[in-house]
Amino acid sequence: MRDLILASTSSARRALMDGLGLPYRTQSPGVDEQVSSLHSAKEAVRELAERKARAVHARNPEAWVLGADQLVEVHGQTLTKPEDRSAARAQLTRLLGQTHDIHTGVCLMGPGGQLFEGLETARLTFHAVTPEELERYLDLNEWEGCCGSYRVEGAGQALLARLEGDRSNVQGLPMVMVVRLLRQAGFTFFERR
Ligand SMILES: Nc1nc2c(ncn2[C@H]2C[C@H](O)[C@@H](COP(=O)(O)OP(=O)(O)OP(=O)(O)O)O2)c(=O)[nH]1
Repeated sequence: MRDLILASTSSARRALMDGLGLPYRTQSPGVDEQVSSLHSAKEAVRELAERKARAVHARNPEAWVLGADQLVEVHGQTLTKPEDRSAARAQLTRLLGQTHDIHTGVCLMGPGGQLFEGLETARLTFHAVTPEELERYLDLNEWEGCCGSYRVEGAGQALLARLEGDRSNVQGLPMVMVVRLLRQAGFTFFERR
């Protein structure tokens, strides 16, 4: 059986991989996530997904390693995970009543250094809500650890007026693409263990 490693500390990514049912283990990528400011959001997530996969693969050369990275892009500005409630308020204030994109880069690296990679974008439109409602949402702390300061599978879906694309992409892994990359790499599914 193939040794598959999810190069991630993200509980959201683990939850999505758990749903797929393939045996896997996780390792923290432990990489510097700084990228050139000249990079577009799409270039940044592709580069960081590969950087994470390569870092874990270097420690596990016989394994298959899946890395991912995600950014929010709104009116040309890039948003990542907020550091505190104030940063989360500022992020959501930019997103409410607007349309934004979530870009996720995914990189699958094999034992021989084979690379299978992709980029997926989802487009979301949020309702404009009152500052009081925003504060009530912030009280739920769904902003913690989430790029864009909301959880699409949680109460945050009440902010969502429109979603185009793979909903799982918003959570952290575009599973339609992840399955495509795994199948391209020769993974089989529903094996009896
Ligand atoms: N549960 C949930 N998490 C979300 C949602 N939107 C974004 N996220 C999380 C998934 C990722 O953990 C995080 C995206 O940030 P990164 O791509 O930098 O990943 P992170 O540093 O969390 O983990 P990793 O680099 O994979 O160890 O935001 C959402 O709607 N629901």
